[in-house]
Parts: sequence; C-alpha cells; structure tokens
Amino acid sequence: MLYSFGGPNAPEDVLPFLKNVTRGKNIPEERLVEVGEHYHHFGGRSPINAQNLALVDALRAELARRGVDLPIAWGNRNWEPYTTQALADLRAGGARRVLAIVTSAYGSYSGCRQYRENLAASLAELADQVRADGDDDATPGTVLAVDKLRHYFNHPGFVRANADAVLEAYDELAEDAADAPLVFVTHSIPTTMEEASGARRPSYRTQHLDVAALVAAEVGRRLGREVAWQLAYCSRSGPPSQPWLEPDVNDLLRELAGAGTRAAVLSPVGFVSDHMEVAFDLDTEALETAREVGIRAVRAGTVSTREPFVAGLVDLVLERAAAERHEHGEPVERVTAGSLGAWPDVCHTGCCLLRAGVESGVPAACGEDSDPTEWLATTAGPVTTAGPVTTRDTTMTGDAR
Ligand SMILES: CC1=C(CCC(=O)O)c2cc3nc(cc4[nH]c(cc5[nH]c(cc1n2)c(C)c5CCC(=O)O)c(CCC(=O)O)c4C)C(CCC(=O)O)=C3C
Ligand SMILES: [Fe+2]
Repeated sequence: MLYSFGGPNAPEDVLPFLKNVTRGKNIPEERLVEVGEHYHHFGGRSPINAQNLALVDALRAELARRGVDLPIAWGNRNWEPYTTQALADLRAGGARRVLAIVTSAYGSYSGCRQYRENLAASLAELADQVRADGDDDATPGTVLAVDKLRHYFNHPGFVRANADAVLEAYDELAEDAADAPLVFVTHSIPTTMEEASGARRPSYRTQHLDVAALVAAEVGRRLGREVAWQLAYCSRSGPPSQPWLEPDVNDLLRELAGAGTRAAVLSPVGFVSDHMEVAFDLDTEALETAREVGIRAVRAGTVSTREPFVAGLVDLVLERAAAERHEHGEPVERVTAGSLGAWPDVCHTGCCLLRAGVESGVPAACGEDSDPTEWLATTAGPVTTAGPVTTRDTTMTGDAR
C-alpha cells in the first residue's frame, strides 16, 4: 500500500481537507485561511494525488519487470482514497499481510509516528467494519497484519534520483551554473519535534544534512567542481511564538543575494513528489523572492517517478520481504548511502514522539511500543538472528543502487 498524506482535488475539498489535517493541532485560524488560499490559487487541486497515482503505476511496472506479482493499493491519511478503504480493498482481494510504503522519506513525528498513529486508527476502523459484517472475532490486531517500510532518505536510489534532478537544474542554468550554490529545501518542523526526532535516532535535520552532503558530493563529482550547499526550510506554520527550524528559504535567498550570489539551484530534497509546498512555497513564493533579489534560481525536480527512486523502493520492498523470511535463514543486505545506517524496520520504543520525553498516549502501529494486545501479533517483531545480516554503505559511484 502506498501510504500518503492526501490532498484536495477540487475547491470544495479544501476546507474539509484542512480540517482533517489540523484536527487536534495548534494551528492559528489565519494560517488555515492562508494555506487554503494556496490551494485555491491552483483551482483547489493539489498536485500530490496525480503524483501518487503515477508512483503506483511506476511501482507496479517495476514489480512486474522483476516478476514480482503483488497487488498495490493507495491510501491517504487526510483525503480520499482513505487508508481504511485501501486496507479494506486489499483484504477483500485476499490480502492478509500488507507492507505500507510511506511517502515520507525522513523520520520525525510528522513523517513517521503520525502515519503510525493514523494507521492504528484505520486498523481499528477496519476491525469495526469486519465485525459489523458478522465476524465477531475481528480485532485491530487480527484483521490485517501491516508492516511499514523503513525510511529511505539514505537509500542510494533516493540520493541518486535527487542528484540526477539537481544536475538537470544546473544544465538549465547553463552559463550561470558556474559558481551557483545548491540550496536544499525541506519542510520546517517545530524545534521541539526536531529534538524529539533525535532522541534515539539521528534527528530529522541530521538526516537531511546527510542526504544533502551525499547529493552535493555526487553533483560536484559529475560537474567536476566543488558545489557549495546549504539546507533551508519552507512551509512554517504554528504560532509565531513557537520556534521552528530555520533558515526559511526566502530569508536565505535574500542573504545569498546580499553576499553577491546571482544564480542558485533549489533542490526540494524533503519532498518525494510535487506537493503543494513545492508548487506554492517554492515555485510561487521562493522563486518570486529570488527574482526580487536578483537571483536566477532553478528549482530541481522531485524524485517523483524517476527510475532510481522507483527501483530503490522496489529494492527496499524485496529487502523487507527477505528480512521477514530471515528467521528461515534468508540473508539480508541493508543497502544505505552515507554515514547514518539503515532506519529500523520496526520503530523502536519512543520513536518520533512529538515532544522530547512526552509520551503521546495515542496507539501507533508498526513499532515495538505498539500495544501488545492490539498490535504486536500483527506487526513484525524485531528481526531475529539466523543467517547473516550485512550493511553495505555505498558511496555514490556511477553504478550505485
Ligand atoms: C515534516 C512534514 C512533512 C513531510 C512528511 C510527509 O510527507 O508527510 C509534511 C508533508 C505534508 N504537509 C502537507 C500539508 C499540510 N501540512 C500542514 C501542517 C504541518 N505539516 C508539518 C510537517 C510536515 N508536513 C507540520 C509540523 C505541520 C504543523 C501541524 C502538525 O504538527 O502536524 C498543514 C496545515 C496547515 C499548515 O500548518 O501549513 C497542511 C495543509 C502535505 C500535503 C501537500 C499537498 O496537498 O500537496 C504534505 C505532503
Ligand atoms: Fe518512528
């Protein structure tokens, strides 16, 4: 199951979609109105849904190419098609165990635990439906087993696809490319969420810095020169009093212009496809800022359905299948790039809590801290020890994948 965020398809979807996203969250009303306008600026339609459909098609084609016969469904947390429906469809088709590919490359509350909490709620909803249909024994823990694919920010396929896209942007800059810096952009998060993401694993920001260094090195190698790079953020929300990760991409562009920069490449490395953040916050707002301050900026593409990314996801699906068969002696090779190592298959206790040291108290699927009575029977436990487990750190060589 491709498991994503969701987005509106029409003007009348915008408000109910925003209500779904912000339920129980401390987002000021003005911010909601403002973000609603971003969507209305594009006819009430986010690019994210068409992007996800294209990714499902690309995954299907890549699985078929490798002779792997698996059904794929698509489900969203915040808009149709909803996760519960996707799971119900898979179950009706005979599936009993599902692997969720989350369209969030990095781990943090927003990209990891939030998805796991919503998944637990969807499994509970599915169990209610199955009981209503007459199967009195259905529980969230037995109705369907769901595993979550490990975060893939440092998988070579993701890194390679980003590097390819950045090189195309430098090509487009042509004679202005010479000393144009590379500005990586991702979604800002509150600094409390950043700290919590780093409590037991490398933090959200650290994950991005690792990917950025790899992409910049690969781009520099292929351009034949050192590429200066920085990480910036977009799409800050929440009250102004609450600190979020900085610098904002617009502020950074102004600062670069002040220091004499006349051209730059923006790499939306935090987004796997063209979301509204990319269409509005980068292509509309940040490119406007760049024009204002006299910087010729080109926004690089997202990994979207690029071949190395799609093939990398399928590699990860097969890696996970091998890991689940590992107790029967199957070897597992965890391929990663960079220095941080593979994200765990099963989230550890306390993974990605919202605030450092504060338990959310909300059930979450696919983790060691998932409620044992409800979830442990259904999610894969930690991989036990038969057969070799190797980790291969690949540097970004020409044939890395
Ligand atoms: C880290 C991160 C990702 C990347 C990981 C992932 O991909 O999941 C992401 C993705 C997305 N965020 C999206 C949209 C929104 N995010 C919001 C709010 C927030 N996002 C946050 C963080 C993230 N968000 C945070 C900390 C908030 C504050 C509220 C909270 O603590 O959760 C709001 C409310 C208004 C506002 O506050 O801006 C909206 C509308 C869409 C859909 C876009 C489309 O339609 O194309 C996508 C893919
Ligand atoms: Fe997590």
